[in-house]
This record gives sequence, C-alpha cells and structure tokens, in this order.
Amino acid sequence: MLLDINVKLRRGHFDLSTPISLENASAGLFGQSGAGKTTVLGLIAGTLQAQSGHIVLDGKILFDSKKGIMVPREQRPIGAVLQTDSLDLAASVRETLHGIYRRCWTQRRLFKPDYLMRLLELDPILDRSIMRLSAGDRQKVMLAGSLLKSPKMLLLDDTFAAIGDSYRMQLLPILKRLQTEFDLPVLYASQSLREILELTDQLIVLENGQILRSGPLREVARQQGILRYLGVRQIDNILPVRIRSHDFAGGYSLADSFGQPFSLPLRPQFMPGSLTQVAIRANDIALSRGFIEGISIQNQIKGRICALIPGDGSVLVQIDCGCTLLAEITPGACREMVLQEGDWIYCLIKTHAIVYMAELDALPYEKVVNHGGGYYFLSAADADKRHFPV
Ligand SMILES: Nc1ncnc2c1ncn2[C@@H]1O[C@H](COP(=O)(O)OP(=O)(O)OP(=O)(O)O)[C@@H](O)[C@H]1O
Repeated sequence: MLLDINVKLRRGHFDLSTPISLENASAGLFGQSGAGKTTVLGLIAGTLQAQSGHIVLDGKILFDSKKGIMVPREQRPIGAVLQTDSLDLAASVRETLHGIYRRCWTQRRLFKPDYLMRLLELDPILDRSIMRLSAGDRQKVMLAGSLLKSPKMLLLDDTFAAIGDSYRMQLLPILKRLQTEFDLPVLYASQSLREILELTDQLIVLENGQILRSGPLREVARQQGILRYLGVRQIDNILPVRIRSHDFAGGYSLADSFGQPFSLPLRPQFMPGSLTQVAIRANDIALSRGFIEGISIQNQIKGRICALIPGDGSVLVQIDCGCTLLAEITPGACREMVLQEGDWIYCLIKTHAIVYMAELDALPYEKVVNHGGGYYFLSAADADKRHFPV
C-alpha cells in the first residue's frame, strides 16, 4: 500500500475522521466545496497536523500521534502544489527552482532542474521574477518545484481550475507522463469529475470530512444517487471495434468488439481489419429478455446483468457482454421486467444509434473522457445543482 491515513481532525464545525488508503496508483479526491479535500492534502503534505491518528507513506511514518512522530513538510517525500502555497515573489524562476533543489534531500534525485525546465517548457520565463508570472506559469513553477523533491507522490489541489485551458492542455500530458514513465502517483483534489477523469478513474469521494465511497468509477457508481452527485448528466458506452467488412447493399459496416459482432453505420473509409472506437448512449440501449425475431434493430447483444444502479428517475443496468455495457432504463421497465443481477439479457441497439468517435466533434458533446476498461462519461451536470441524497 502506498498511503494509509487514519486521522481525526476537528476545525470549528468541521470534523475529519476517515480512513483513506491508496494503492500505488493515482486517484482523484472528489468533493464539493468544504468537503475537506484541501485539509486531507495538507495533512499528507505536512502543512496541517491532525489531533490523533497516523499517516504512513510507502511504509514510512509521516505522522503518528501515539508515537509522537510528525515529519516536517520539507522532509516528506511528497510533492505538493497546494492552494495555500506561495513563492518568493522577487526571486526569478531560475533562482527559485535551483534554491528548492539545493534544499532538497539528495537521496533519490529523480529530476534535475534543467530537465524539469525543459519538460515544463519554462525556458522563456526562467529569468522572469515570480511576481511577473501569469497564474498558469506560477502553477507550472510550483509543479516544477514540487517535482524537484523527487517525490513518491504528487498532491495537486485543483490545479487545473487555477489555470487556463491552454495551460491545462500543456500540463495534462506532462502529468500523464509522470504517472507512466516515472511511476509517480498523483492525488488530484477537485470539485470536477471531468478534471479528475482526465488523469484517473480511481475516485475517493469525500463529503463533510467522511469518505462516501472510493474505488474505480464503475464501482463507485453502484451507490444510489452518486452519479448525479458526481455531476454526471449523460453516460455513453465507448467501445473499441475492429472493422470486419462493409455491406454496401445493406448500408452497414460489420465490426467486432470483445468477440461480439456489431452492425455499425456504413463507413467504407475504414479498411477491414482497422481499429476504431464507437460510442453508444446508455439511454439508446433497450433490453429484452429474449432474442426478438422480425425486428429492424440489427444489434441484439447477449450479456449478463452484473449490477443494477438506481439513479434519479432511471436505473443503470450494467451488463457484461464480453465488454461492459451500461443501459439506462426507467425504474418502471426495470420493475416490470423483474430484472435481477445475474440475469441473461439482450441489449438492443439500432445501427444508427452507434456513433464513430472520430465523428464526435460534429455532435453536441462537451467532452469525451476515456479511462479504464468499461464505460465512460460525457459532459457534467451543473455543480451547484448537486446534493447527495441521505
Ligand atoms: N483554518 C481553518 N480553521 C477552521 N476551519 C477551517 C480552516 N480551514 C478550513 N476550514 C474548514 O474546514 C472544512 C474543510 O475545508 P477544506 O478547505 O479542506 O475543503 P475543500 O473540500 O478543500 O473545499 P474547496 O474545494 O472549497 O477548497 C471547511 O468547513 C472549512 O470551513
């Protein structure tokens, strides 16, 4: 286990008392304003001290109230870009980064200043003073500074929200490289599921200092009402498909996905054998207990129900068909069909309800997020209309 936290902290009316554990992978700390995200990051980074409990990172105790251990922030192998952090405004970027590097422990120097300056494209601003930097550039310098510590983990507090869209596009691939090339897990705190999903589909959902749920998104989604709370408005299945052939007379292309045949809109520009991705809206999938003869719907995919996830006015049916499909149906349909986990079911999908991802730009989708091996989310609901049903 990478991180094991079990602490108690009371601040005014706010009570944080929750165990958090993190395997060796990135995770998103999701919560609305005041949920305690910054507090959790501060406890891990060492800017805050809990009243009791312990925090262990990679087997090393960072805090233990019983043993009287509180490792200071500078000595923690953690890189953190926190909202409360500030830099010496008069110093130049170069001086700042070299200063941080000199003060860091030398045991496990993973990154050198010159490398990070190149990676984060800081060259044009190296001799500029911190006070003359834009907010986005400041975040990049802070990120470089936190990476100079050669951390075992990187904590980011709503970093994308603090920077503009163009910086975010620059920063995302860098963060992804840090995760894959350098095995550096990122704990990213945000109120936006979409931002978290840009990095990882592992979630820790925090509310009022308590964990509501944690795990991969598809597991978290099993809790009633949580999808809306997370801000999810619309769910699409995104599947990789291999094109098999084109039926010009029939007006469709045939493809396979996880061993299942799919009839797709005719696209002869995809060579047989080529791979592409398609999207199917969860509410475009109908369910049937049996195979239906004499129906115009071309795709009848058999699978087994692995979860029934009740939501606001609908039920998400998670079906294992080789790939995982999510179908969104009404609670009434679910009741009348007496659907149960473990039941065999046919997913009925019209050919023209399947959309090629390559053509998605033409559709009114805000954003496609692509993670893990199952289903994916497009566009988020308004943050201010969410509450978790109790
Ligand atoms: N210095 C402080 N003293 C007392 N209470 C505090 C202090 N800082 C934060 N709090 C309280 O702790 C709770 C958690 O705050 P925290 O900043 O961790 O939430 P958050 O989830 O990060 O919110 P946001 O997304 O708005 O940053 C809030 O109720 C806040 O009012």
